[in-house]
Amino acid sequence: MISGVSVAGATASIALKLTIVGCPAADTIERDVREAAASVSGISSVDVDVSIMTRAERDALTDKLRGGRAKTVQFGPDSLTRIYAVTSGKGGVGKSTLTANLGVALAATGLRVGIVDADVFGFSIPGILGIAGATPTQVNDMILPPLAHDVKVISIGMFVPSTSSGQAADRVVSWRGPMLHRTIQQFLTDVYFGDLDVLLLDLPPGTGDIAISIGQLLPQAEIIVVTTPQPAAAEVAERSALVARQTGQKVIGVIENMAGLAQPDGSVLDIFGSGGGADAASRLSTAEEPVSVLAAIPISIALREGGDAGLPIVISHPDDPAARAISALAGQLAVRGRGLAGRKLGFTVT
Ligand SMILES: Nc1ncnc2c1ncn2[C@@H]1O[C@H](COP(=O)(O)OP(=O)(O)OP(=O)(O)O)[C@@H](O)[C@H]1O
Repeated sequence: MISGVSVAGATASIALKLTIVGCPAADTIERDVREAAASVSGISSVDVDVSIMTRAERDALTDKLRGGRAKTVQFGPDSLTRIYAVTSGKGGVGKSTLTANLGVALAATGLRVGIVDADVFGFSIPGILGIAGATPTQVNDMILPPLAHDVKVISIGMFVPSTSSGQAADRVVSWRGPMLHRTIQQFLTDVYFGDLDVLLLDLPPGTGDIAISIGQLLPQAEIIVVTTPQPAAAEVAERSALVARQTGQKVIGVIENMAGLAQPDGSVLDIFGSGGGADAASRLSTAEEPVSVLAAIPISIALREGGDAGLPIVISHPDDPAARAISALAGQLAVRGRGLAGRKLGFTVT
């Protein structure tokens, strides 16, 4: 996007080409360019000349970003990106809160991370990451996702028309199977994620259409199930994992969220009971596919407040017990290799 840089004395002149007229990120990009140029030693003033790319320049940009690859679903069988689909049996168990914080914690370890918020009825990832209202930039037929804490984020909520109050309209409720499938397919095809180390998918709770679409579009996705410690919640969570398994995906583990609340006297109050995560994991385990409890995340007021304020606690309160548990989980996932599911092995049978 930088078409020219010249320096005369202590003044840097920079020609910046935005992709489209009315680019939603124009101010941010111009400010970032100014700051970057001003940080160079010897530069005391910066002139930025902002113009708009021509059609040919836009085409060249999208070709370059696509790296010569045909327009197709990214993260195909040969992709090295590890894909974790986070699911739950029912809503409100903290799936989105954990996915968002996990993404930020993974990015903080230096990995390239993307999040697809596919929770149609409860899309909340942008709000939790502090980018509510952010819209992706469209360049030709390529969609550039907003960035939050170094995580590329795309959400169904970014494409739903807003009401006058700024809330996403209830139109989304009418989206059923084929429409949802096309939307997820479009996210995976048109959104420019670049080379990612990890892609997290926030699935809607339950055993719905999206889970089945993900099974078809991303058979190598591995499933992480979130449940509260309550036995009844764990049973429902188990069902959503079983649907994912029926579509050929591997269930790798369970996160028990809203585990015991630490009391000032050092004791732990199990508001939602205990043991649900371990129960779900043991019932989902098979001889070929052992499922473990990946993490137990305690109830945390800071985690809830961070979600409301758009400040992930893995950054704002890294010492909070919930933040520590999420970061430890990120550390575990960061070193896992990409499984062989869906990947072509380089030999043939003769
Ligand atoms: N460990 C926790 N301690 C305290 N509050 C939590 C915890 N985890 C999540 N919450 C809070 O619980 C509420 C529900 O969380 P969240 O929206 O992430 O759930 P969800 O499973 O994604 O729900 P849905 O799928 O219906 O969107 C939020 O207010 C969130 O801040």
